[in-house]
Amino acid sequence: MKGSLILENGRVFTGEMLGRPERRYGEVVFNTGMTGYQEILTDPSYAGQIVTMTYPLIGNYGVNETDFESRKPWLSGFVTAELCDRPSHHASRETVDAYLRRQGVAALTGVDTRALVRTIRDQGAMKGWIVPGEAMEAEGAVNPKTSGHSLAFPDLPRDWVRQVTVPEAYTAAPTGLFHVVVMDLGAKGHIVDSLAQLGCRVTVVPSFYTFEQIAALEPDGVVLSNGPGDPRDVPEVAREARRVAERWPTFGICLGHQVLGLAFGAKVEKLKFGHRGSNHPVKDLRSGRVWITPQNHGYALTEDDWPGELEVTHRHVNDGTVEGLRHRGLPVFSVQYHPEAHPGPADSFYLFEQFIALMEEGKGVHAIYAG
Ligand SMILES: NC(=O)CC[C@H](N)C(=O)O
Repeated sequence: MKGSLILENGRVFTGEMLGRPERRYGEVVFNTGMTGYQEILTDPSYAGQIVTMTYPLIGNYGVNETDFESRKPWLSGFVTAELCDRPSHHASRETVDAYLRRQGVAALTGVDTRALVRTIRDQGAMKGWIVPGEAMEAEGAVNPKTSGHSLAFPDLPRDWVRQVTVPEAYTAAPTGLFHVVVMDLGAKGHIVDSLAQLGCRVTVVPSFYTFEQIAALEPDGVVLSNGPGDPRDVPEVAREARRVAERWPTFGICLGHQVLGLAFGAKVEKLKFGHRGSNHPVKDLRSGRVWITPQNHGYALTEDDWPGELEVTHRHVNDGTVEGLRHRGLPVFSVQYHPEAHPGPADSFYLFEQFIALMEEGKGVHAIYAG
């Protein structure tokens, strides 16, 4: 069956409809990773988005039981040039197509993804529909008569974090030297796994938890996780995050980094087409070292009116945007990229160790941790 992606600017890309053959709506973004599609499919940060893969061959190692970042996909659609229907890997359990069909995600394959990505790069991320059937390209705008689809392009919901967070707190790792509370704004499973691997006891709490509820858990440190949407849509999280950061060692990742910045008075902007891929170069401004990092974000903190309490510690090498910060007086730091490295290189795993060192100082013990 044919299917089409209809962009807000009127451009139409036709391909073969796979996954769940139903209409889906979302912000159309692209990811440049060559591998890691299973993590991308299940990373809650992509909630409500239609993700296009720039690497042409996707799905060749199938879907396995270990690469999931959460219990289900949260994205609305998945677009590829070629989606492999005969995966070859000992751990593969099913094809991407079968997985997406089962999970209700619309997919398009056989799409000219280079032309699609050029459109997004030139004109910026925009909204789009995946629809079953062949749509005709209209000039300048989507014309319901010629396309056969009467489509509106409404604003996307602003409560994504509330939709993806856990309904109640749970113990993710029962024993360990340090007790870390992860505020789940849409957390990837590998963040929790990384903390557990380094010997932390981990409790995951919902995004709407207050400072008092977190204090009752007596943490040694708090992680503010990644997550979907615009960080300005969760002011209540920023409010609690500030109180948390003033009390315990705090580590922010991606959305958690943006929220932490907002909490201390920094401003946020939407990037033209975001950073999504497995090899974004980031410079550590103190050491001068460049790390290759996995990224997935559409917003970034800006340096306009940058608060004096915070220091910019990392910058993106390609466009100079803020990629990391630390608080000048508190054991608090954050990065815009993904130290848990799924998918992507493990260059930045040391940041988890840095966080543990801060908790060690906070506890006043010289702890020995595993890993
Ligand atoms: N991965 C993330 O946490 C993404 C943060 C935010 N939703 C953004 O797009 O910028």
